[in-house]
Amino acid sequence: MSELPGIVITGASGRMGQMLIKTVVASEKCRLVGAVERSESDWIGRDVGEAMGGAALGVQVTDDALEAFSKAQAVIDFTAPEATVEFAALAAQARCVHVIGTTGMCPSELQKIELAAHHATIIRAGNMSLGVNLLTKLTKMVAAALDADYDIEIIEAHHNRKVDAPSGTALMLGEAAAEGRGVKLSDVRDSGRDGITGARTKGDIGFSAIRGGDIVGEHDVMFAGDGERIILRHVASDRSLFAKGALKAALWGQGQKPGEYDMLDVLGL
Ligand SMILES: NC(=O)C1=CN([C@@H]2O[C@H](COP(=O)(O)OP(=O)(O)OC[C@H]3O[C@@H](n4cnc5c(N)ncnc54)[C@H](O)[C@@H]3O)[C@@H](O)[C@H]2O)C=CC1
Ligand SMILES: O=C(O)C1=N[C@H](C(=O)O)C[C@H](O)C1
Repeated sequence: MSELPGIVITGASGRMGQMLIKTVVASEKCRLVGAVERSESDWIGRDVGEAMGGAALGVQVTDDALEAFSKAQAVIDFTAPEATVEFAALAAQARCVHVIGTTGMCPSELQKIELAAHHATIIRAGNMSLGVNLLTKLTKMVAAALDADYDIEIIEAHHNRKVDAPSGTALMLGEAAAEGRGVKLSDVRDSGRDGITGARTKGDIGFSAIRGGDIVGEHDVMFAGDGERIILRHVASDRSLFAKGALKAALWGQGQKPGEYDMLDVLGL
C-alpha cells in the first residue's frame, strides 16, 4: 500500500473541484482517494476522470462523504457554506485534515468550524495563494503607517458565477487593514453603497464588488488621501494557483495538532 497521503476532493464537478483533482493527480506527494458531490449531481457513480472528459482515474464520484473521508488523510473542500459545516464534522469524525477554501460563511457557520477544530486540524483561508497572503501583511503594514486621513477602499472583481460578496479575499484584506489601524472590521465595514448614502464616514473601510465574465479574481486595496493614492493589487490569472496552495496546506497539516490554522501558518509568513 502507498505511504503517500490520500486526498478527497469535495465539490468534484465544480470549477475549483476539477482544478484540485488535476493538481492532486499531477502531484508526486499524494494520491487521489475520493471525489464527493451532491446527491443530485449526475456525476455520482461515474469515474471522476471520465466525468471530467479525460482518462479514468479509478475513483468513483460519491455522495457518501463520511465513507470517502474514512479512507483519506486530508479533505480539500471548496464547495458552499452549508456543505463545509457538515464536512467539518465528518472530517473530524474520520480524523482527516480539513482544508477549507469555501467563502461566504456567516458568523454561526464560522463558529461551527471553530468547534470542529477542537477535534480536527482545519486550515481555512479565503485565498490560498502566496501573493494574497503576502498582500495581507503589506496591507496591515501600510494601514498601520497611515492615519484615518487616508480612506481605505477594497475593490474586488470576479467571474459572473460567484455567489458571495464581498469575496473571502476582500474580507481577509479588510481584516488586515483593520488590524493595522487597531480597530475591529465589524465596527468600520461599509459594503454595498447604493442611493443617497451620505458622505463617507472617516475611518470606515469600504468594499466594492465587480462581477463579470471569466475574471478569476482581482483585488485592490486603495489608501486614498489628499493629492495621492496608494494601491496594493493582486491579480490571479489561473485557478491552479489556489489549488496548489490548498494541496500545500493539506500536506502541511499532516501531523499538526487539532486547531484552526490559516495560510500564513502554512506559508510561514
Ligand atoms: N480560498 C480560495 O483560495 C478560493 C476559494 N474559492 C471558493 O470556493 C468555493 C467554490 O468555488 P467554485 O469552485 O468556483 O464554485 P462551483 O459552484 O463551481 O463549485 C462548487 C461545487 O460544490 C458542490 N457542492 C455544493 N454543495 C455540496 C454538497 N453538499 N456536497 C458535495 N458537493 C457540494 C457543487 O455541486 C459544485 O460542484 C466558493 O466559496 C469560492 O468562493 C474559490 C477559489 C479560490
Ligand atoms: O469564487 C472565486 O472564484 C474565488 N473566491 C475566493 C474569494 O472569495 O476571495 C478566492 C478567489 O478570489 C476566487
